[in-house]
Amino acid sequence: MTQTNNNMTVNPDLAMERAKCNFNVLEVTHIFDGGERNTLQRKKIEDVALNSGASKDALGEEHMSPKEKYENAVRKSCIYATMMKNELAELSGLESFGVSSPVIRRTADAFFKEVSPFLLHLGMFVPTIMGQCTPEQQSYWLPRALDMQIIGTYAQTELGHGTFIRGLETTATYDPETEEFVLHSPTLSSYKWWAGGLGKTVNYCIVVAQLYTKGECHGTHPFIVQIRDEDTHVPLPGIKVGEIGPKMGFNTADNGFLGFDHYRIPREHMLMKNAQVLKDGTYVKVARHGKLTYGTMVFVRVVLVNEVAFNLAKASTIAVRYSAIRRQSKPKPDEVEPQILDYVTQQHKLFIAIATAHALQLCSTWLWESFSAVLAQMKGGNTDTLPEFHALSSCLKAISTSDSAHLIEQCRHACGGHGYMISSGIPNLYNFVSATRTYEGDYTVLLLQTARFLVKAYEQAEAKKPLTPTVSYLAHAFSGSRATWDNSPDGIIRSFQALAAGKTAVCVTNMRKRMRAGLSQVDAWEMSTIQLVAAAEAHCRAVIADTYRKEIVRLTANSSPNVKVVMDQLTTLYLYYWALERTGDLLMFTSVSQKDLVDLQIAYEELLLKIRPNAVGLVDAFDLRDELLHSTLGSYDGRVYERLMEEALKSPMNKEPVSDAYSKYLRPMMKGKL
Ligand SMILES: CC(C)(COP(=O)(O)OP(=O)(O)OC[C@H]1O[C@@H](n2cnc3c(N)ncnc32)[C@H](O)[C@@H]1OP(=O)(O)O)[C@@H](O)C(=O)NCCC(=O)NCCSC(=O)CCCC(=O)O
Ligand SMILES: Cc1cc2nc3c(=O)[nH]c(=O)nc-3n(C[C@H](O)[C@H](O)[C@H](O)COP(=O)(O)OP(=O)(O)OC[C@H]3O[C@@H](n4cnc5c(N)ncnc54)[C@H](O)[C@@H]3O)c2cc1C
Repeated sequence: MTQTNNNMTVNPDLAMERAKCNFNVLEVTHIFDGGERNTLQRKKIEDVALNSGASKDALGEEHMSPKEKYENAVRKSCIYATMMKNELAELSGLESFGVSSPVIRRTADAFFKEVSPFLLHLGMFVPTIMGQCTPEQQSYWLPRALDMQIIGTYAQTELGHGTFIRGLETTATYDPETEEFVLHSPTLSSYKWWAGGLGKTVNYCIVVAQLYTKGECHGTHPFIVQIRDEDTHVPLPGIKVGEIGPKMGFNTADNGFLGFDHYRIPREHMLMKNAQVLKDGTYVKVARHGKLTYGTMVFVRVVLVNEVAFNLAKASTIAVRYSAIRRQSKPKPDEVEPQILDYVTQQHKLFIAIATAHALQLCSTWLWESFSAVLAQMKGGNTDTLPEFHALSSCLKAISTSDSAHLIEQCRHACGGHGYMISSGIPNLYNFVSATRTYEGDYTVLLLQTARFLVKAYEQAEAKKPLTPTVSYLAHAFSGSRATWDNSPDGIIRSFQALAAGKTAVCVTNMRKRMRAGLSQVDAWEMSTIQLVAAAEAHCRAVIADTYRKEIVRLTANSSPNVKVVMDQLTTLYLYYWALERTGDLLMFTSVSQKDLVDLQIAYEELLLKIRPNAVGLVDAFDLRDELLHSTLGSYDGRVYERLMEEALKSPMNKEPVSDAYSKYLRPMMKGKL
């Protein structure tokens, strides 16, 4: 594995772990990256972006004031953006993932311990221009945006509404006299709130507003809006903009608020790919599907699955390496204290994090390919596959972000007290990933979107109508008997599908019962939402398990024998783990017996021991350079205690032998003079 410093001294426990690893680490890196070519390309990009040292801070970011932190983040965003335009553009193969190339995102993480104030520019502003503009609009805006002549964000959420987009209050009223839209914020709750980079950084944004023309409201539509002068950066008249204040994370992202006072923009600034307002104010719907204006959100949900997989890989790298060097307790009095990685409970906390990072990474690539296929069909005017894809991307976004946040927190627990240090890197990872569970569609809300689709699919299965691929298992839901338990990987996946089908059936039955008892359809649905969320979650777990398994079998077809074995162990671990997490459900919906579950628990524990010797090799295979990890606990060389002390000594509190607080408060209080 290439490291920046080839002459480093490695902690002996880590060196021993690496000597013990019995598979070819680089082969697994290739699997995680989606092929050797991608690994080589990624490494080239990382070398160019990181070897110059431009990503480093003179003073640790955590010791800066909020203003200094922000300015430092802008400084580095500008360096990174310039690198992207020059050295990285050709290397990055942007066409493979649109503008949000995961390699570019991954490398950018070396520059930012939190997030870049430009995150929304490439993450949502540019994708909206690409997805919602007519070709003429695109040819005007896209080059300026890609060249960073203008910087933008995506301002949809308001103080009063985030989830319920149809409830947004900002208005865009067309004035045919001047051929302009008048943007207005009629209430406090209509103020835009949250958009990243809006507070101080951007000069343009996508604004989602209720469109009025000829006295009629046509629902929410996107507009491109200049909010600051392109030269002085001063907010334009009619614009009230600012930063929303400190948050749990994202503190370098200058999330902002924005209000409009009858602010005028040219008619052409409505993004008109899916709907148009003609000069005389006539509204023309172009798109065949009513929800295409939600396209940027769908795109970001797809991207997020990849992003959280990457962040989980980081947390598990930190926690596994640390667990290999940390020794604690003495279960056998005559032996040295064991590495904490030898405790089976520790393996239980950590190996599922490694397996989940793999599962989500492979699912994200598969999801991206499905998305590309849906986009290609839509180009030809066919939107038939969109509902299934919306259901799929919604649940995968919800479950991947939620599982990753939970497992990153579990990695923190696995690092004991030191995991609580900002310098461990884990708190920042957690703060970032826990936000992804909320933004771009809250967890519960998105699972309920998937549940809508599941219930419809169930009704189709009941009527013996054809089903789309991801829900085809529902056809077996009407056999009348419980699914047969079998502890092979395929058997477990079938059981997960049986859980999803069984839970959906319970929801449908309960809703029908409630409606027969007099509840309206809306109320019957509402009363069933706890179970509907559970059904959508079960569906998503079945999809992840199935995809992970199939992809690993495919990707290891030509791998060396030991790589095949270790990859198979990880997928099996994933399946056992989730089966054991759902024993109650399995007892309800499959033929599993108490003995089967006791046996499964034993098989799981034995699997942990088999994976144990390869644990460090597995996280090394994520190939995360130290610059990306930002961690005292997780560096490749394992100099944990030295780094913790070095970081502690950087604290400004240690600059003076006696704090000013002594003479100001402590001394007077102790001398009774306060
Ligand atoms: C919850 C919904 C989906 C509800 O939308 P709605 O118009 O009220 O629809 P409904 O009545 O529930 O359903 C009607 C129908 O519309 C369908 N639908 C809904 N969304 C889509 C879609 N994207 N593609 C395709 N179809 C979609 C639904 O499945 C329904 O279909 P059906 O009637 O069942 O056949 C929507 O409002 C929504 O997406 N809310 C989440 C808001 C969100 O994601 N905001 C993101 C803001 S930007 C951000 O957070 C940036 C983060 C920073 C960063 O990325 O770094
Ligand atoms: C760090 C961060 C960055 C963000 N960046 C941006 C940005 O750049 N641009 C932008 O436009 N927005 C942004 N957002 C806003 C984000 O998209 C919203 O916060 C998110 O969509 C959730 O909406 P909400 O805040 O209205 O939550 P709410 O909908 O108010 O959720 C509160 C609770 O109500 C529940 N709930 C709501 N509706 C239902 C329902 N129908 N059924 C059951 N339960 C329900 C939810 O599950 C949740 O438990 C950002 C948010 C964060 C945290």
